Amino acid sequence: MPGMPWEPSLPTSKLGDDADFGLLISAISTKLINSPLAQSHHHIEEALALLGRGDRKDRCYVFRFSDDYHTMSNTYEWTNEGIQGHQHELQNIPTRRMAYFYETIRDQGLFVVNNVHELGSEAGEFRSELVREQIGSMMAVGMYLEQRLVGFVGCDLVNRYTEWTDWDIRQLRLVADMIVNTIARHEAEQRLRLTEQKLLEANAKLAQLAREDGLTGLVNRRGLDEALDFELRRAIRGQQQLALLMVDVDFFKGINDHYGHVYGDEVLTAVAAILQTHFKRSGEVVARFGGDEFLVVCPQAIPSELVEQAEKVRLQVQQLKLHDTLSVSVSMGLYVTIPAPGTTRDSLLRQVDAAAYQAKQNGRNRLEIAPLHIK
Ligand SMILES: Nc1nc2c(ncn2[C@@H]2O[C@H](COP(=O)(O)OP(=O)(O)OP(=O)(O)O)[C@@H](O)[C@H]2O)c(=O)[nH]1
Repeated sequence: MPGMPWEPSLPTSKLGDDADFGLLISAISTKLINSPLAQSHHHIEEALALLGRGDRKDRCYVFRFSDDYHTMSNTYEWTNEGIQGHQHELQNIPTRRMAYFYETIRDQGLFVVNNVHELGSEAGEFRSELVREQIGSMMAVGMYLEQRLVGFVGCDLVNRYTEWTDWDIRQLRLVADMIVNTIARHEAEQRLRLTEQKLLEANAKLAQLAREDGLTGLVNRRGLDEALDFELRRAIRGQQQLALLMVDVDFFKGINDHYGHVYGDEVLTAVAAILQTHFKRSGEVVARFGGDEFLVVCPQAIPSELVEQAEKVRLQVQQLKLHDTLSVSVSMGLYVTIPAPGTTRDSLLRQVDAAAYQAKQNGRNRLEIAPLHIK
């Protein structure tokens, strides 16, 4: 893995126009330092524009290496007026095609060409590429993140030539440092956002699982309690009818004993599915109350319709054909009320449970309606 080949200290040779240099670096630094994530792309391109402004360069660009260093891609580009850009063509370029350039930047962190025609045959395809882009002079410096080479920042002169100085190299290294820091900061921000997003999704999933019955996928007892409390408060506030339907599989223990728990589970899943097809109006909640008991909460219910629906459920359960000799039925209790202030969840449950118990007592495979409160 290529690391930093030079000491991070700056060259000490006499530099060019120090004031201009300082202004440029401070302008680029100001642009990048507070650049928000959404504008980072734009700001990095602006930084490249500042680097090349005043005809000092014709093209300035950033390349990133793939993690395995097999390819490199031009991720940002600025071009001087009238100069053709090449960013779109320079994506996923195999580094072995540009071996001469890649090995130099990897080993030295710097690649300087004052005159493309001075490049020898060892430059191979890299030289042809410079000629194709009509580059006269070019220079690139490595970009490092935590001592690891991740790309480079470079600049070209098109159809003209220069003798690059220490000053130019120093400038480009500073700009490369600022750009790579900006990229790193934004990548860290993006990772953080992604992690936060995943965490929120995982929490939402956990919250959902905590309210879901694993076998039937229905709301479980915990979810039911929450939903029932919510609907009870609403019914009290609005003085609206609230109905509860309890559904209990008949002789379920016998089903388990004779056909095994797998069939028992299938019966529970099938009854749950039937209930879900009949009670899916907004606000209606079908829950597994426990064992072989289900509870349906129906806000703003119309009792006659509920009785009709319950009867359909009863008949459909009876028609279940899960095994040649297995017949299934359910006993149901219905309780409809306009809850008075102070009514509790438990008192509602006692009423509907009593109705379901009555259905068992009266022969099973039937619906009993809690006598009080029904309209
Ligand atoms: N297969 C299966 N059985 C369960 C599950 N949860 C509870 N049971 C069984 O359900 C049975 C409930 O039986 P009981 O409460 O005696 O009710 P029953 O046999 O239906 O009798 P009645 O309600 O009076 O008709 C018990 O044997 C529990 O072991 C489950 O998730 N899967």
